[in-house]
Amino acid sequence: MSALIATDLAKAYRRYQKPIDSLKELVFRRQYHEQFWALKGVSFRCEPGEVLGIVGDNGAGKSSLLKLLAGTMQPTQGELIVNGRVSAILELGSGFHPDFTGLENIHLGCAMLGLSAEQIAAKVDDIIDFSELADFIYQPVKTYSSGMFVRLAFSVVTSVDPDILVVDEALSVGDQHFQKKSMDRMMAFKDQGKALVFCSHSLYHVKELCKRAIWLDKGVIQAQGNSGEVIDQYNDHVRMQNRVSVVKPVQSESIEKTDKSQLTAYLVDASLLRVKKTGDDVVIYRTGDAFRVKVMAHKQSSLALEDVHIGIIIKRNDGVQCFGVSTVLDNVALFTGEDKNDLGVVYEIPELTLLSGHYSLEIWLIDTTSAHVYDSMQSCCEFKVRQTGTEVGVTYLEHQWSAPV
Ligand SMILES: Nc1ncnc2c1ncn2[C@@H]1O[C@H](COP(=O)(O)OP(=O)(O)OP(=O)(O)O)[C@@H](O)[C@H]1O
Repeated sequence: MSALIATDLAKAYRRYQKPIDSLKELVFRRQYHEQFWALKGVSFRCEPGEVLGIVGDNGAGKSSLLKLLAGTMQPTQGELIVNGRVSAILELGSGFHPDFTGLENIHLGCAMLGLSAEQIAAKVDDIIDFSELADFIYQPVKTYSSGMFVRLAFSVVTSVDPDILVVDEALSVGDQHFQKKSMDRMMAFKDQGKALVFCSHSLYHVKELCKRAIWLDKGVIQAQGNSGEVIDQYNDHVRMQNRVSVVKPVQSESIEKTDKSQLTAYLVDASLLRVKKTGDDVVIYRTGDAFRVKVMAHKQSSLALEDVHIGIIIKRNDGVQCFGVSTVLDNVALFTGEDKNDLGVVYEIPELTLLSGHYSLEIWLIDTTSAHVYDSMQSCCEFKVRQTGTEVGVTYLEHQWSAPV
């Protein structure tokens, strides 16, 4: 039996232009708000013993979804089936009364989570121990630092033996020692067959901790499934948003000309070779696959073959130049076809060591000095790479570990 089954969940908020508008709505019984859908058509399942990650940009709807799962907010549409007791750490200190001491808040929090007075009494010492708040437990929580808040909140919600634990970013606030301790407790929950929903901006943690993940974008699910694949897709999107605009080098002849035959030399075509067909609109390689591109060009007969070269740059979608090389640098001549002015070359990387990302090629038709550009193609031969491991960076570098001497 699934721990959580969400079917077509949707949440709409009322948005008012001015705070007074909500009052005017009450008094004049007219609508002064716009309806804003923070979540739409969200469907997924979370199984016992599974850690489900939630990622997305600011405002994507993550907190709204967690509040629905925690039961602190009701969906506007759709159905949510929750099999078991849910315990959640949402916004910092939510559910705590600022004027009450830590100890009073433990009683309040546990009671709200459905524990009887006897059950609370049996757990209080463990909760205080785990929180490591010692004598601070007798101080009002409004005097607590954010780290102390999280320690108390985490200790309370995990002490009630929930079947489903919902954890928002909160843990990033505690110190390293407590982060490790709470992470261990979460993993122990998972091992006991409990379900965990973990929302974080730390994609590394989501990839490492979660078996499955959901990427929310503007309130809808953009991708869900294996966490590695979902995070790779989300990373492609993040890099696209962060890309820097790159200034193009000055070219001596306008390549925007539609009539390329006027150019001394021009690129005819560039295509990725021997790629397996995928359902995706962009070709996908695995790290380590062979990579081949065929580039065709044409030159005027007045131009010597030795004075035409091809340069290729592999670029990630955030503008990072991953690798660039040219036939000039490698001292390779272009190949000619039946017509001696038809030129071509196949660029081959036997093992593509790039890590997950969304890439494209820049192809340059240049002279022997590499300074003169006859023609170029920007952002062509788009492709994606998916890695199997969780290494970070742009490319896989062969390496080894050994004992220090
Ligand atoms: N009470 C509310 N009234 C109106 N709009 C709201 C309300 N709460 C959230 N929203 C809007 O709903 C959208 C989703 O918000 P939500 O807080 O769920 O996103 P989020 O993914 O958690 O963002 P963040 O990562 O910044 O915390 C945002 O556009 C937000 O402005």
